[in-house]
Parts: sequence; C-alpha cells; structure tokens
Amino acid sequence: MSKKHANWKILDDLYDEIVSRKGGDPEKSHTARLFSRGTDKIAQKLGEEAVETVIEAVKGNRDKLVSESADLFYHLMVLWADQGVAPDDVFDELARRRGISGIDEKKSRKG
Ligand SMILES: N=c1c2ncn([C@@H]3O[C@H](COP(=O)(O)OP(=O)(O)OP(=O)(O)O)[C@@H](O)[C@H]3O)c2ncn1[C@@H]1O[C@H](COP(=O)(O)O)[C@@H](O)[C@H]1O
Repeated sequence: MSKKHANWKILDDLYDEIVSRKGGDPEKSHTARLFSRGTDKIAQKLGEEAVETVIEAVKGNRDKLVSESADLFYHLMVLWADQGVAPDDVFDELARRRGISGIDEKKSRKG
C-alpha cells in the first residue's frame, strides 16, 4: 500500500473506531463522553478546534498547526458519526465536484 493510501486508511480506521464508541463508557473513552454530551457540544468543540487551527496558521506556528489540524479532523469525524455521515459520503461529494464518479459503495452509518 502506498503512503498516500495508508494515510487515508488512518482516517477511515479512526472513523470506524469513533463509531464503535457510540454508547460506550464516558469514563473510559473521550469519544464516548463527547457522544454522551450531544450534538451541540460536539459542534461547539469542532468550532473551537477550527478557531484554534486558524489562529496557529495566522501566527505561523507550523507544528501547532499540524497538531490542531489533527484535533480538527478528529472532531469533524465525531460530528459526522453523530449525524450519520460516512467519509465515503464526503469523498463522493468531492469526486462529484471534480466531475468524476465517486466511490461505488456508499454507506451511511447512522445509528
Ligand atoms: N484522535 C483523537 C483525538 N484528538 C483529540 N482528542 C481529544 O480531544 C480533547 C480536546 O481537548 P479539550 O481540552 O479541548 O477537550 P476536553 O478535555 O473534552 O474539554 P471540554 O470539552 O470540557 O472543554 C483532548 O482530550 C484530546 O485528547 C482525541 N481523542 C481521541 N482520539 C482518537 O479517538 C480514538 C478513540 O479514542 P477514545 O474515545 O479515547 O477511546 C483513538 O484512536 C484516539 O487516538
């Protein structure tokens, strides 16, 4: 597997792990705690991480930009999982905008 494909697999695997935390023990899993706090809290956290990310970019703090971007990806995927959006849904939309056919096996994972 190429490095590029391995990187996308990390995102895909992280998404699956996030979904697996639904209904989990909030004491044992940060993700389960976020789900238990509800959509408004997850959305708020995503907004905070977005602001922190742009602040580090504007300050020119490359290392912190990388770290905040990882937080941003994670919280975005928690929100997707909360709303039943799968990564394939987003990749399909990006592919559609580029005028190419998307991923065949489209899955929505709400529940
Ligand atoms: N990628 C992440 C990840 N990125 C960021 N975070 C957490 O997000 C939190 C952000 O910090 P904050 O102080 O803003 O949030 P907070 O502590 O909840 O504070 P408040 O909500 O009270 O403000 C930190 O606790 C980080 O550890 C993450 N927590 C988990 N994961 C991954 O998610 C998967 C499942 O993890 P668990 O749910 O912990 O099992 C594993 O692969 C983890 O590596």
